[in-house]
Amino acid sequence: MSKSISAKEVKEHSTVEKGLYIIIDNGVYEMAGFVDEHPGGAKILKRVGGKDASKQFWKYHNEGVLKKYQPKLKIGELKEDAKL
Ligand code: HEM
Repeated sequence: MSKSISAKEVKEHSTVEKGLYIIIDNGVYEMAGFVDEHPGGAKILKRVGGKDASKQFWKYHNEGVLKKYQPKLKIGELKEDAKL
């Protein structure tokens, strides 16, 4: 079963140093190790650290990108009742 992560925990991980968590739909992704590889650049990812980036994600990528990187970057699911 995938780990259930609170909104508070996501908010507390908003930098590469502390862990850069972002939410896409209900999934929580740890981006710290990926920022320097991101084809869209590190800066744009750092700006959404600790936040829900669903809107930005779906603006620039498709389902295929999410599926491909999920095994590497997804660390759990956002706890229900805990929307940011
Ligand atoms: C799980 C999270 C993410 C992954 C795995 C990811 C991966 C990628 C990949 C593989 C590309 C290359 C283009 C493509 O293959 O579609 C890309 C481009 C890009 N990404 Fe991300 N990305 C993520 C999150 C984000 C977020 C949250 C933002 C915005 C805040 C963002 C902004 C961009 C931009 C602006 C581009 C360039 C688009 C273009 O050149 O047309 N990405 N990303």
